[in-house]
Amino acid sequence: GTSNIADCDWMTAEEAARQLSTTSSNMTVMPAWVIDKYGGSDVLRFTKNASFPIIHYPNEVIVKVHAAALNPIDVSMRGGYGAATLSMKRDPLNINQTGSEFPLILGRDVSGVIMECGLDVKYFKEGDEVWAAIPPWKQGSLAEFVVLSANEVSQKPKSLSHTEAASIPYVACTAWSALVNTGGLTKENCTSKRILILGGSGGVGTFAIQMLKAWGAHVTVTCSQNAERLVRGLGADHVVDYTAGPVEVPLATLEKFDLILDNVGGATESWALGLLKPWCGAKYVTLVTPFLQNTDMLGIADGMLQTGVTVASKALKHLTKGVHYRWGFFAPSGPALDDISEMVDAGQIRAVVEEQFAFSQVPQAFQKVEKGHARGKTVVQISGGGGDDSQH
Ligand SMILES: NC(=O)C1=CN([C@@H]2O[C@H](COP(=O)(O)OP(=O)(O)OC[C@H]3O[C@@H](n4cnc5c(N)ncnc54)[C@H](OP(=O)(O)O)[C@@H]3O)[C@@H](O)[C@H]2O)C=CC1
Repeated sequence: GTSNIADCDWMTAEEAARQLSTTSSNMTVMPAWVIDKYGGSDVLRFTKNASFPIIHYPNEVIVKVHAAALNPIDVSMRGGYGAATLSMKRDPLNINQTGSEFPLILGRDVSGVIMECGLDVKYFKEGDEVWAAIPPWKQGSLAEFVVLSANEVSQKPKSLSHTEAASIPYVACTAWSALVNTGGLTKENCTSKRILILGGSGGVGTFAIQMLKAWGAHVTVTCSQNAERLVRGLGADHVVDYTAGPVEVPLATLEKFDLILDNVGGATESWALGLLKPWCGAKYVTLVTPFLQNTDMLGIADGMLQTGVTVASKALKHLTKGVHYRWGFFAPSGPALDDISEMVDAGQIRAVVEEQFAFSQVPQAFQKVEKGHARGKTVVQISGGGGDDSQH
C-alpha cells in the first residue's frame, strides 16, 4: 500500500530524478531509502539527507548507482535478520561513532559508474561502468552512491543495460560461491556431471541453470509448473514440477546426481542426499542455512559454535553414506564477476528481470519480493542511464 510512503519525506519520481541528476565532490548528503529500526514495510523511509559515502581505505571506490536489485535477504535484513553479526562487521572500528547500524541502507546489487577511486585502486578509473554484489555488512545500493572495495567490483558486461546488469551480481556471486568454491565445479569439469537444482525459478536458480549449461553440465530443475517454460528457455534439460505431489518420488526414478544445489531448504535434506551418487565425491550444497539465525539467537560466539557443531555432525552423518553435505554462502567477488561478465557478453548468460520499479517505488518493490514466487529478479532503477528497459 501507500501508507508507508505517506509518512516519509516523500517526493515524486520526477523530483527524485532531479535530485539525482547532479553530483559534486563536496557533497555531504544524498538521496536514499533507509531504515531507522527493524520491522515491516512501514520502516522504509526515503530521505534526501543520507550520509554521502566516504572512502576510508585506499582500495575503495565510490560508485554512482544506476540500478539496484532486491534479494530475499533485503526483506530479512529489514526485519533484523543477522543484526548481531552484520552490524559488528559493518563498523568494527566504530568509524561512524554512532555505535548503531542505523540509518541502514538495504540493496545488495549495483550497476553503475565509478565516481571516485582510493589511492591504491589500479584496475578502475572514474567513469568506468561497473557492477558488484554488496556484502550484507555494508551500506547498500538503494541510494545515489555506494562505497565498495575494488576487489568486490567488476567491469559491467557491455551487452547489458544497467537495469539488466543489476539483476545478476548477488545471485551470481552466491551461485559461484556455492557451486565453485563449495561444490568444486569448474568450467572444465562439468561436462560429464549431472546437477540437480532444487528451486530453479528464482534469482539464484535462473542464474545457476545458465552458468551450469554454459559449462556443459546436464541440469535437472525443480520448480512450479508455470515456471517450466522459463527454466527450459534458460537451458534446463529436465524439469520436475514440485507442486504435482511429493517431488522426491519422480526425482528418485532418475539417474543419480553429482551435485545438488538446494535453494529451498526445510525438509528437503531428509530425502535429497539419497539422490546423490554414493562414494564418488558427490555433494549436496544448501543455501538455506541457520547460520545467522544462530548468531541472532545465541550471540556471535555461541552462534558460531552451534553452527560448527551442527554442520560438522551433519557432514559426518552423510559422509558415512558416501556423500558430502555442505552449507553454501554468498561471497562477494569481483574476479568471479569478471568471468561472469565475459559469459554474459558471449551470450551464454542473460538477465532475467521479472519486474522493475522506479526509485520512488522501493516499498512496492519490497512488497513484490515479499510475496515470493519469484520468476527471476526484481530491479530498482536509481538514476538515468538505465538504457534499454526491456523486460525478458
Ligand atoms: N546462504 C546464502 O548466503 C544465501 C542464501 N540464499 C537463499 O537461497 C534461497 C533462494 O534465493 P533466491 O533464488 O534469491 O530466492 P527467490 O525468492 O528469488 O526464489 C525462490 C524460488 O523458489 C521457488 N520455490 C519455492 N518453494 C519451492 C520448492 N519447494 N521447490 C522448488 N521451488 C520452490 C519459488 O517459486 P514458487 O514458490 O512459485 O514455486 C521461487 O521462484 C532463499 O532461501 C535465499 O534466502 C540466497 C542467497 C544467498
